[in-house]
Amino acid sequence: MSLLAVEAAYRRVLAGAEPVARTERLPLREARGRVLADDLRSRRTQPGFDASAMDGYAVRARDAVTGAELAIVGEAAAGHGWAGSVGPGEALRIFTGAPVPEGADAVLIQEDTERLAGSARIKVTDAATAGDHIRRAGVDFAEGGLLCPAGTVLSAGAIALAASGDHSHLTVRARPRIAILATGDELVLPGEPIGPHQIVASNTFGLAALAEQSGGTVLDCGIAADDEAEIGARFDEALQAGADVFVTIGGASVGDHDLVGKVFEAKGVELDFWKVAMRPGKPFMAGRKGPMRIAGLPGNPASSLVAATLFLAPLIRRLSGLPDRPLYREGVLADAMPANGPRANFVRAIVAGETEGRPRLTALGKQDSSLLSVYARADALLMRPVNAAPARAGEPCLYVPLD
Ligand SMILES: Nc1nc2c(c(=O)[nH]1)N[C@H]1C(S)=C(S)[C@@H](COP(=O)(O)OP(=O)(O)OC[C@H]3O[C@@H](n4cnc5c(N)ncnc54)[C@H](O)[C@@H]3O)O[C@H]1N2
Ligand code: MOO
Repeated sequence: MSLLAVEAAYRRVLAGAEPVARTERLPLREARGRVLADDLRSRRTQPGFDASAMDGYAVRARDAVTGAELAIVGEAAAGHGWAGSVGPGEALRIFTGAPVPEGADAVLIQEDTERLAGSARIKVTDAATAGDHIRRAGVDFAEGGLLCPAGTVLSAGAIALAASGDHSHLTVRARPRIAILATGDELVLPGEPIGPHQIVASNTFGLAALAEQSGGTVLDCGIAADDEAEIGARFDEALQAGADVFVTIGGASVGDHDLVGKVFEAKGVELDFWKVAMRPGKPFMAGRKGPMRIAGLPGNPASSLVAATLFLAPLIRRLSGLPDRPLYREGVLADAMPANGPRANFVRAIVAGETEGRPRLTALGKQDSSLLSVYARADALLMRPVNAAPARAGEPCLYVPLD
């Protein structure tokens, strides 16, 4: 099988991927960052009454001319309206959020009045105009009106709006279920006893974080030995559990113990592609088995995280109903870069400072695909295109942010 270009692999992974159809109903406090499943309409009008926007006096604007004296007839505070009607020559003491009484058509802020000593009267020092400082009923939204369309990602503002529209719960898209299986006889979990030729399985944890950050929920399938029957059993379990994506780690290359491709074949997976023209992350597999998508990641830690960042995270975002992001952003090179070979090189890099408004990228020193100490320091993958000529410092480049 020949190597597929990164951009083509990205398009093929996303082709036909739709948000999962399942929904769930959540209390507002749990809805942050989730995607609204249906149009959200208001259950009330806001404000439900004409409300004062300031502390002062509710008046008839035609009476509240500069120099006029007005009699204070009562008081209205937020939550406590005043039942009467403001008549000629009268003013109602009013506070922010209180309902504007009948008869009044303006609120005079208290800074534009003088309280006359020893009497329940004020003098107007700056005239009012009709409509001043009144928030009309329904100025924010009306009962039955659209608050947020389906597909809205629930931000702090959207959640506050939903609360104001009197919704205690929201129907959101369910998170896609991402099953993650690590493979390899050499792997043990962090904290478990470890043999002399074993290593700690790290990839599951990084990938689970990435999957959750992208809107998914993780089904941890643990570690399978390099054994076709065992990998196959975990595959069946994931399918039965209704996984939307089955992610494998390791065993994706060509060695005698790289069994994942064989298991996929035996299970009738329709393989879309295997191997992408990129470094690290070349032995990436994509396919599907019925409703379950398959992402076979390479075992090397940086390889699995790079391939997952480029292909798996955008897929999970799409299945979650989150908006697509562009594959690359534009930056500039902080330093000269050597020529590149036939695989796009995703160089672990740091974004520091800007040149002419574009982020400046500095490649980190060591780039071996086993190095998590380097990967963890990086905040971007600087993309060196296939067969790129040497580049000078200050030249434009493309990169993928790591957040
Ligand atoms: N003859 C060839 N050999 C290799 C090729 C090739 O084209 N021809 N490709 C190389 C490339 S590129 C990569 S990337 C790796 C990927 O190999 P696999 O996906 O088969 O991964 P494994 O062999 O299972 O493991 C590689 C490496 O990663 C460690 N590993 C595996 N799983 C985990 C985990 N969950 N957490 C942490 N580390 C893990 C494993 O112990 C190995 O050290 O193949 C090259 N070989
Ligand atoms: O593609 Mo491998 O991921 O070069 O190390």
